Formats: sequence, C-alpha cells, structure tokens
Amino acid sequence: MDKLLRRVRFSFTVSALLTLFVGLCLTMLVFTAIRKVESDQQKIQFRQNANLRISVIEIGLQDAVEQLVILNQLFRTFGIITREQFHTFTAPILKRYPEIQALSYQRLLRQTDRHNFEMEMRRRNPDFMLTEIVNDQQRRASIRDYYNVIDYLEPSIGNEAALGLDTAYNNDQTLARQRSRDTGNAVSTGLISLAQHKGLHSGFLVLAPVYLQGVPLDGATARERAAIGETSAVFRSDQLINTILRSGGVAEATGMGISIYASAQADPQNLAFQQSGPKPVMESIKLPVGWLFYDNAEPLGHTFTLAGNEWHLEVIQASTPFTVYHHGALYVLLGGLLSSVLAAAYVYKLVLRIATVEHETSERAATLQFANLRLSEDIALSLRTEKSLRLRERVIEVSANAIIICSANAPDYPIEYVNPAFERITGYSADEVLGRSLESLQGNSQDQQNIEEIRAALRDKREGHALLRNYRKDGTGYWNDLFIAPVQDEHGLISHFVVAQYDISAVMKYEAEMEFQASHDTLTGLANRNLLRERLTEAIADAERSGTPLWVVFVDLDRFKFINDTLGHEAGDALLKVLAMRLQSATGEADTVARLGGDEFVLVFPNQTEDAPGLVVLQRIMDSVAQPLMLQDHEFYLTCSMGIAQYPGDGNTAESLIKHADIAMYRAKEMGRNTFQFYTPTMIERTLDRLSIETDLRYALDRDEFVIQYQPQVSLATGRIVGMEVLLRWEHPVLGLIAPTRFIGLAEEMGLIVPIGAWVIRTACIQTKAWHLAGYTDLRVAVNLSPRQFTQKALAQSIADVLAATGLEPHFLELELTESMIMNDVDNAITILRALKQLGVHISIDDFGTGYSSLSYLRRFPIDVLKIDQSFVNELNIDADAAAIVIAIISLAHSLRLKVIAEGVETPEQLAFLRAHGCDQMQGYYFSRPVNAEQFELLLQQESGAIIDDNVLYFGPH
Ligand SMILES: Nc1nc2c(ncn2[C@@H]2O[C@@H]3COP(=O)(O)O[C@H]4[C@@H](O)[C@H](n5cnc6c(=O)[nH]c(N)nc65)O[C@@H]4COP(=O)(O)O[C@H]3[C@H]2O)c(=O)[nH]1
Repeated sequence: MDKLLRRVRFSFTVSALLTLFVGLCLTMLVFTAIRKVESDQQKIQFRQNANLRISVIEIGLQDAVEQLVILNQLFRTFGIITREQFHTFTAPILKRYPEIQALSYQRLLRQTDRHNFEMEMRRRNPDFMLTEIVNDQQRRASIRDYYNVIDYLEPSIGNEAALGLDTAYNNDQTLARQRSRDTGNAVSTGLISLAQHKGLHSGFLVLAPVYLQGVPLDGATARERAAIGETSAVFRSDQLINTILRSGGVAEATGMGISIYASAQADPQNLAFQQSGPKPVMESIKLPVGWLFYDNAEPLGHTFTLAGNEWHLEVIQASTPFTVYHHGALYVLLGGLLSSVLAAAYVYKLVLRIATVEHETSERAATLQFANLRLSEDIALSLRTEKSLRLRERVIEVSANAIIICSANAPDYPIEYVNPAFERITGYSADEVLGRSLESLQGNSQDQQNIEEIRAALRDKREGHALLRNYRKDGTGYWNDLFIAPVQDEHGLISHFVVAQYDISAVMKYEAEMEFQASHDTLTGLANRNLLRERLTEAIADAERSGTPLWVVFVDLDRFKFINDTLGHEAGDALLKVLAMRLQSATGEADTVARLGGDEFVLVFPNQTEDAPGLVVLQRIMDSVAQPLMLQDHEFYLTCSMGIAQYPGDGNTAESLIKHADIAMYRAKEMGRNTFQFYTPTMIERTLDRLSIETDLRYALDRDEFVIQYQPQVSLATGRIVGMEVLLRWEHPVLGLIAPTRFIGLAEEMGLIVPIGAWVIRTACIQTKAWHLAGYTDLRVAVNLSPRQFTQKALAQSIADVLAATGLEPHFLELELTESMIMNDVDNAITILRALKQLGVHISIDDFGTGYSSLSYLRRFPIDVLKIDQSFVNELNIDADAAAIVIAIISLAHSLRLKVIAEGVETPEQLAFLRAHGCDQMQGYYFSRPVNAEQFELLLQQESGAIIDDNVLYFGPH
C-alpha cells in the first residue's frame, strides 16, 4: 500500500513539475519575445535621442565657430577696426556665448615695430610688454623677426595675462595659423590647455586670417604675403558643449553617455567633452545571458568637420537592467512565474484530486464488481440449478431404462409419469398407464414371490428391489430388475415413489450363454472339463448310492496331430466337430460326452450293470470313428485309441477316473492304436516312465546323448554292402540305450523330431562322405524321415544345405518314408517328393505292405525303392499269403522300375526266397545288426571275405 501511495505521490509531483516546467518555458518564451520587442523599441529611441544630441552639438559648435567667422568678416570688410569697435562688436557675442573664453585680434608685428607698439600700449597700460610662454612660464618675449601679438582681447577681464602674448611660436597655433592663412578659412587647433584657467578647462582655438586690404589673395603664397594677423576665438569646449546641450533642451541624457573628441577618432587625448549617464547596476557582471537582463545598445558615432578639423562624437547607451525599460516583459516574467507556480500547484491539486477520485472510484468499482460477482455467482448458481434440473429431466427422458413416478399417498399408487423408455420397453403408451395403479403393470403375473418385497417397500415407504418376470403389452416376457425409492417433498414428507425398471433380459441371456460356455466346449458344443467333472461327480454319487459301476472312457484320435499339421487347423476343427457328433450319436442320452481339448474326448457311462452293453458301445464308437471322412476333397480313414477306467475299482473321484482312463488310452496307443485298453494298476508305472523320458528328451540333443548305428544293406546279386540304414539310439544316462520305437513317436509329438532328424541327416552325410573318401565310394546311406519332418516347409532346402555343407553327392542319400506319410495327403506328398527328387536324392517307401492298399498311387510318386516290411519277411516260410505278398511287391516294384529291398532278413531261407524272387537288396540280422561307425567300417573291410556260390550267399559276420 505504501509503495502504491509513494507511486501515486510521485506521479502528482511529476505532473506538477511538468506543468511548472511548461509554464516556465512559456513564460520565458513570451518574456523573451516581449523583451526583444521592448529592447528594439528602446534601441530605436536611443538612436533618436542620440541623433538629436549629435545634431544639437554639431550645430551648436558650428554656430559658435561661426561667431569668429563673423568677427573675421568684420576685419576683412572694414580692415583693422579700432579697439573700441572690437569691444563693441564682440560684447554681444560673448554675452551670448559665455563659453567663449576670449575673442581676440592677433597682430603680425615685425621686430622693427615692437618698440612703438609697446610704447603705444603702455599708454593704456604702463606694465604692458610683449610676453611669451616658455616651459609654462610666461615671460617677456624674446627678440624675434616678427611676433603674433594678441592685440585686441575681449573680454579683457580675466584674460589680462593673455594681452600682449606672442603666439607666433605656439606649436598649437602655428599649424592652424598656417592652414588658415593658406586657405583663407577659419581653422581650429586641437585641444589645448587654456592659459587663463591654468589647464582647468580644456578648450580649442579657432583662427581666421586677416589680410591686407586691396591685395590679391589668389594662391597660398599671395595669402601668406597679405596676412597681417588673425582673429581668434578661444572656446572652453566642455562649457560650450554643455551650453549647447542645455540650449538644445537635451541637457538631460538619461541612460546615455556622450563623448566628443577633437579628432577624427575617439582619441582620449582629444576628449573635448564627456557626459556619462547613470552607471549600470551590474555593469561588471558578464553573464552568459546578460543580454537578457541588460540593455546594451550599439554606441552611435558621428564624425564632422569643425573649422577645418575632424571632430568625432560618440553616444553610448548605458548598460541598464531590463527592469528599467522592460516593464511589460517584467510583468510577463513575474506573471508567468506566478502563473506557472500556481498552475503547477493547481495541477498537483488536480491530479491529487483525480487520483483520490480514481481511488474512490476504483474502490467503489471493486465493491460493485464484488457485488456483481456475487450476483453473477447467484445467477450462475440458479442457472446451474435450473440447467441441472433440466439436465436431470432430459436424462430421465433419454434414459435407456424405464422410469415411473407414482403418487405415494393416493390409493393404489396411481402412476403420474412414465418416460419414453418405459413406453419402448413395455409397449404401453403413457396415456394408457397414467392414472393406473402401479401394481396393474404386473398384469396376471401377481403370484411371484419377489412382488411381495415391492409391496412391503411401498407400504413402509422405503427403498426396495426385486427381480420380476414382467410382460409387455404384446404378451412377451422380459426380466425386470426393479428398484423403487421414495421421494420427499419440500417439507420432507414422502409424496412420490420413483420406480426404475431395468430390462435385463439380454443380461440374463448373456449370463446363460456364459454359463453354457463355462461348461461347454465352444468348438463342439460338448461338455467341457468343468461340466465333465461335475457330471462325473454326480454320476459317482449316483453309482455309490445305487451300487452300480460306471465307466469313464478316454478317447484319443490316432494320428490327429498329423492331420492337423498337414491340412491345417480348420480341417482339424472340422474333423473334431464330425467326431463329436459321431461320439454323441454312438452314445445314449444318459451318457456324457465331453471334450477336454485337442483330440481328447471323455465319455461317462453310468449304470454299467452286467447287462449293460459296455463293450458293444465301445465297438460302436470305434466303428463310427472309422467311417470314411471327406476333408478338403480327401477321403480319410480315422481310428481312435480308448482307455477305460471303472468305478469303483479304478478310482472313486472324477480326477482319478479320468487320469486312469487316460493312462489306459496310452497303453492302447502303445498297443498299436485303433484299440481300447482297460486300466490296470501296472500301467501307471509305464506312464511315469514316459513322463520321465519326455523331460529328458528335451535336453538329449544338447547333452549329446544321441548316437547313430548303421545297418548294412547288401546287394543280393553281388553280396556286397551297397549301403546302410541309419538307426538312431538314445544313450540315456540312467536308462541306458533306448530304442527309437520308445522315443521317436514322443519326439514327434513334442515337435523335437525336426532338430533331432536334422542332426541325424547331417551326421549320416558326414560319415558317408568320410567313408567315400576312405575308398568305399559307392556307399549309399538311408535315413528315416518322420511325418513332421516330411511336412516341414524347408525340408528340401535344409537337405540341400546339408549336402552342400558335407559334400556328399545327392544320389548317395536315400530318404525313407512310410506309406501313411505319403498317402494322407497325396498331392502335397507328390509336391514334396518332387522337390526332393530335384535335389537328386533317392526316395524309398519303408514298411511297404502294412499300410493302405494304395498300390495304384505308387505310379504317381517319384520314388526309387520299395522296402518290404519285415513282418512279411518273417512270415515268408510260414505264411503263404506273406510269401505271395512279397512276390507281388517285388513284381510290382520292378514293373514300376523300382528297386526292392527286404528288411528283417534273419534266416538263410528268407534270403534264398528273396533272391529266388528277384529281390534286389536285403537288410537284417542275418547279415548284421545295426552297429556303430567303427564296427561298420570293420564290416566294410571284411567284405572281401564274402564267398558267393550258385545258390547260397555266404556273408562274413553273422
Ligand atoms: N527283429 C528284427 N529287427 C530287425 C532286423 N533287421 C533290422 N531290424 C530292426 O528293424 C528296424 C528297421 O527300421 P525301420 O523299419 O525303419 O523302423 C525304425 C524307424 O521307423 C524308427 N527309426 C529308427 N531310427 C530313426 C531315425 O533316425 N529317424 C526316424 N524318424 N525314425 C527312426 O524306429 C524304428 C525301429 O528302429 P529299430 O528299433 O532300430 O529297428 C530297426 C532294426 O533294428 C532283423 O533281422 N530282425
């Protein structure tokens, strides 16, 4: 606040000072202007006055000199007049010009005439003698040739000393005398000290020549010769000029100084007269702005000729303060200063007043603003309230839920308002329900238990909530989640009820769907694991109560994974849906069919009494699964494996029964699939074994636990080793050497077969190439491919990379595929096989004869070798059918230009049979079991020991 006040005061002071400054500036401006005008006027006046004085003085002086000229004219006219005449003539002149010290006649006197002259004069004055002034001493005149003696002299009184004075040698007069004689005019001397007054008065002498009458005066010489004397007048210059000024009426010279010099310049030596005005007040002070305060007019000078000599006259104006002559300017200055101060004071007051008013105004404005603000806030509040009310009204109007307002006091609670949502949900218009009782909306459905809660709420005038089954005008039902709440009037009394109805039919439906989804499999619509557990638990409870056993059957499709991987998930899903339907149609109403995920299904058969046709049902299931199935224009033949666990023998909880059925199903798979197995306690050990293997298998490759064995393939024609099949072994650190039949399928299921298979191919190629380099140049190596390996996208490229990396020529690599691998999806298989063939590798079909009877397809496959399954070879000498099949395979293969190799040859009879029927190569224990690389190399080395006769082949090792 102090700061503000200081600032305000500061602004007042500045405004006042500014006004003062402006006032002073204006004052000085006007003052200067007026001062200038007045000064100019004053200068003009000075000049007028000065000129007047100059004229008066010049004329006065000329006039005075003129008296001598008149006197001289008397002598020139009448000759030398008498002394008395001289007295008479000069008396009035001297009276008029008392400043004339003396008028005289100076006689030119020769030495010869001196004595007479003195005698003559002594008659009148006995003391008379000629005198001269030497060194300011007047004495008797020296003897000279001639004298210029003052003969007549008026007035005589006071001038006695001058009578008889010889002036011939007076320097002052000599020059003037000579000039006057030469010119014939009156000529004055310079300023001289007057003998009569002992130098008290400076004066000047004017001489005018007197010539001898009748003598020609032409030329200076003539005049010189004719000169007999001079008339002269002695003037007291200061007195003369004073008299002139006085008589001219300008004796008073206020503020003016007059100096008169008897010379052309203002020479102080020749100062004839001086009159000074009053001294300036501050004459000595030289201010930079002195002109402003003092009047200093330029001196006025005038030079004129007086009796043949130059005289100079100078009039100066005394330096006077401006206050003397500049009253107007002074008044302006004083008035301006005063006005400025007054104006500044006024402005100071005015600004102070304005500030005060402004302050008061702003205070009032602030008060008003505050009041306005309060008012605006009040208005805004009421607007907000109104807006809020309107908003609520609109919210009710646009609410998606039905809102009903009914009277709380009238009988039956008549409806007073329903919103548009009510009309939309119920189908009743507002007109149809207004005035009707609230309960009438319930129609005939009055017997619902929950209605009682609403009635109680109305009765007790409290909030209530109920889920009601309501009906629309068209009779359709909906679920109404109803809330009711009392509304108080301004006196706090309950006047109305507001009822909010939520049509939650969709929510109920959604909940039902969620419930269904929570308990059912989304793909097949079958019961899921949750519902299965629920139902199985119920069934167990029932079975316990009734004492009748129940079966839990675990169903798993055989090779479903292969279909899923090769045809894609969509095909897999389609297959599962078909299977689900088949399982449902193969079971009864009371039975539960559930899907656990993937291709795993669980069936629950309650009430398996001795009469119950359990085994028949199992067979029916297998038959229905085995029905041909069309998928993506391909015909598939499916089989499944099933495991059965029974209550109460195999478990008394849902979990244990499902688990045991699962274990039994695995056993069925192990048994060769497409079969079922009842659970036995021993199975669990196998399962545990499997689980352990699974874990170890994941790390086997990294731990370098796989090894490869080579089983020779021998040409039946030459008996020589032409190649070898690569067989994988797993050297488990605990379980020892594990056969591929135990882990290949598992590796396939776990997806591990691809990296394992790649390792096998690479190792085989490296080893074969090494043997090639060792000299066994024709050796061909056969490698088994698993289904997943076969269908991997980059198979051909990865094999090409391995061949390139190891340097093995492609035709020395033979890939063994099973019938099922190529028959499942023939077209895709052909594409893959062609890509492989392009590399140059050989293809052989392993275990030929055990799979589909799809011999007709063989033509379409780019294959090189058929490998007769060892089961046929085993049966050769026992089963005529087996022998016939072997003969047919050899014949068929040869007709297709394929080589045939028989595997599992153990006996010489088998060997002989095969040889007899033109089989190309054999492989089996008869020649060699699978061996490691070192042992195989020994076989190669021993090969040279083989003996071939006509009928029997003799091999080295057995
Ligand atoms: N009883 C009898 N058996 C004989 C005789 N000669 C050979 N064998 C056995 O017959 C199986 C021939 O292999 P496979 O049919 O391709 O059948 C193979 C093959 O399908 C698979 N397998 C082996 N190694 C690999 C591999 O590296 N990759 C893949 N994908 N599968 C492999 O495991 C199967 C079994 O291999 P192994 O147990 O080594 O069993 C081998 C071999 O040891 C004989 O005279 N009598």
